Amino acid sequence: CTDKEDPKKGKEKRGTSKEVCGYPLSIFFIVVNEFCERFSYYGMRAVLVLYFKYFLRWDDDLATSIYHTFVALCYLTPILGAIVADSWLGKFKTIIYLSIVYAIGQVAMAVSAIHDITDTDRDGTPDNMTFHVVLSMVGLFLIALGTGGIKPCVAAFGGDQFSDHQDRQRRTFFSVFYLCINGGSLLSTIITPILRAQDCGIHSQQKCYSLAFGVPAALMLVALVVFIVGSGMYYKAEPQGNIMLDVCKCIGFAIKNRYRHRSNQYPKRQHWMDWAEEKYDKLLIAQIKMVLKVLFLYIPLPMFWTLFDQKGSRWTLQATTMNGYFGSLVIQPDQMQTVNPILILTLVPIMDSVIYPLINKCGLNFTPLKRMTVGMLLAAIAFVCAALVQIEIDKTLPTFPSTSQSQLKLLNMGSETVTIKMPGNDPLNLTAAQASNEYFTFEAGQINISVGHPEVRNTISLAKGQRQTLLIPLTITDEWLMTDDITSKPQEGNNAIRFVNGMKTAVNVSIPAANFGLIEPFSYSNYSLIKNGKVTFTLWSGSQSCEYSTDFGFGSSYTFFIPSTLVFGPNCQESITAAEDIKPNSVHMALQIPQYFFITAGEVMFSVTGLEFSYSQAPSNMKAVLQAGWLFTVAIGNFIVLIVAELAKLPKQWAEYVLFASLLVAVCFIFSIMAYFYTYIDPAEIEAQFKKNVNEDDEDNKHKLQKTEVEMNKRDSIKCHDEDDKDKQTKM
Ligand SMILES: CC(C)C[C@H](N)C(=O)N1CCC[C@H]1C(=O)O
Repeated sequence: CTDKEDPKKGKEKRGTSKEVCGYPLSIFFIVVNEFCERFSYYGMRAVLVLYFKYFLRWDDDLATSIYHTFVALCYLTPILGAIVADSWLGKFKTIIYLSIVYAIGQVAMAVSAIHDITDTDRDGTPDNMTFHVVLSMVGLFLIALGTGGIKPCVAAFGGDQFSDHQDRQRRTFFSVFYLCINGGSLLSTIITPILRAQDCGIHSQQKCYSLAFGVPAALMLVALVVFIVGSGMYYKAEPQGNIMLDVCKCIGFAIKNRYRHRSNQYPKRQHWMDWAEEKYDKLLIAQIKMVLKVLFLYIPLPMFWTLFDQKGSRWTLQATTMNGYFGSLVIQPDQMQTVNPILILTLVPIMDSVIYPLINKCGLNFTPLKRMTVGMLLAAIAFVCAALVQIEIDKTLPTFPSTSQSQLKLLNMGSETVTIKMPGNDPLNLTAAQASNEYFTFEAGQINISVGHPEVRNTISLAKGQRQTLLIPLTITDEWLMTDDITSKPQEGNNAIRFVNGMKTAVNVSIPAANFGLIEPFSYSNYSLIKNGKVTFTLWSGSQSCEYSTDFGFGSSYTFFIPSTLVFGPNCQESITAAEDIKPNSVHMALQIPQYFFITAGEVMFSVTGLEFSYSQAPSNMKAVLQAGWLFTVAIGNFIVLIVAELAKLPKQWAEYVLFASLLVAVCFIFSIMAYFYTYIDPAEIEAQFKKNVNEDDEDNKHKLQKTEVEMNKRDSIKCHDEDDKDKQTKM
């Protein structure tokens, strides 16, 4: 608990909070509140798309667009919360009121997910979907208002608890604050999907979305209670009137006044805001200048979030083309995202207690803006890593036929070896029930194939741009059958499976999750998508059955062949053969860890620093507003992802990653130039100076002001006459 204080700074204590190791006790309640609130927000968000899809029965497009609109709204509403806090209610009351709105929203979501409410016929599905849709939309709107509205206030309110001399402690607070955000989000994104997977209900058991939303609602209530419990200890800065209105009027006046005095005869002023001096307080003008300077610096920042937010989209899609087996543990593609909060929990303490002090010891002045610049560069490196991983993945992907090509595989359904001759290829021997390992590629639309001895010749038509399998029958003089095979990797790490029945009787194939249906003799089933892991198929022919088990990885496609020689019994493991049409993903998901490491290290340098920077550089009456400005960069970043995803349709995914990395490096270069010209300020000191000057020169100022105003009016009236004359001249 040692503290090197700045002796020049005032040491008056803020609030009535006790101090522990130099930290006000009140911040304990604030960080616990943040932990619970982020648990509530991220927990609810983790199951939201699934709720839209499986409970409200929306299609993928509608579910995704409503989800993104909600997320964007959550980062736009901070502006509203900040204005209310800084201009009207103060941060404390704003947090309380908006937390209540937030908790009501979460409860509305939990209630909207109780299917029994409208399930009058008790069949397990809601009968009045409109009720559930309306209630959940109202709930989401209230949540967006609440979570966004309180977010800038809580961070700024936490910062307010420190006295001016506690810079170091305040910096640590922002790090702990960030740890709580990520601790809460990590826990909830693990817990709520588990809750959702439970079955619950009064009349019928369904997936328990009400519990998955109910627990976040409870956590929001806990957040509110914890915040209220700390009430007596907080330092509560009073709002100083309708500051945002004053700011807008002052900026408007400065612009108008500058325009009115655009002629060269008026002496230039140092800053365009100085043109408001005639009417507005110098302190307010100085405060607006501080805010504008920081907001200007924020212009390039959304680009960082544009890259950061692709963890949830592009990187998760990349993970679906990878192998998620970590020993006996299977990691699903979307679970890789939890690497980010896990790394935050380890990197924040390491940065704060090892890296930054070490850099300081080396005599380098690692200022906040330098940290943010390095953070952006690390994010760009993360995208270069993502591109390298993508190149590795691309190497393992099958080569699908171009639009002018056709690909053909062969499966011998007979019980004897056959020799197959195709144009441009060596003769191919296939033993009983064997399929060719690879697809053969042909440019021609028709090819002649001869099979067996004595040869049976056939001309077969191939479909352009397609993959097909030729099923060679038991008796080769019988009709030859062609199947249409899939020509892309199965989505989301699923496996595409089908069965070919070589028996003389129909066979039914099923697994608990899917039924392949009745497969007629010498025929094949449609593809079914199944998840990774061990699967046991049950085959039925009349009253006879047998079981066949196999393990699946991620993203493969198989054709299972049921031979004519199959003997039904408890086990048909040895008889069924599997043709691997598309290999399972082989590039391991662990290869994504470096890109997660770099983006998270970048986030720690960029976001934790940015949060503290936004607080420390904001005037006392606009702390929440600047926090909202910071969060606005996150919202814009989200929008850019949506736009770029539509526009930048590069043929190769790795090229898109490189494009994003290059864009961020370019933006980072611009930001570093802007940062070079930025001078750090101590708003408290500047404000104190102004107040002191105002008190001393109060009388004097009043006189000067009145005099200036009289002179201004005189000048204006002369100018008006001049302009009238000019007008007259041109008109004449
Ligand atoms: C996406 C993670 C669960 C959380 C992330 N590391 C994070 O802390 N944030 C992303 C946007 C800003 C910040 C937050 O406040 O949630």
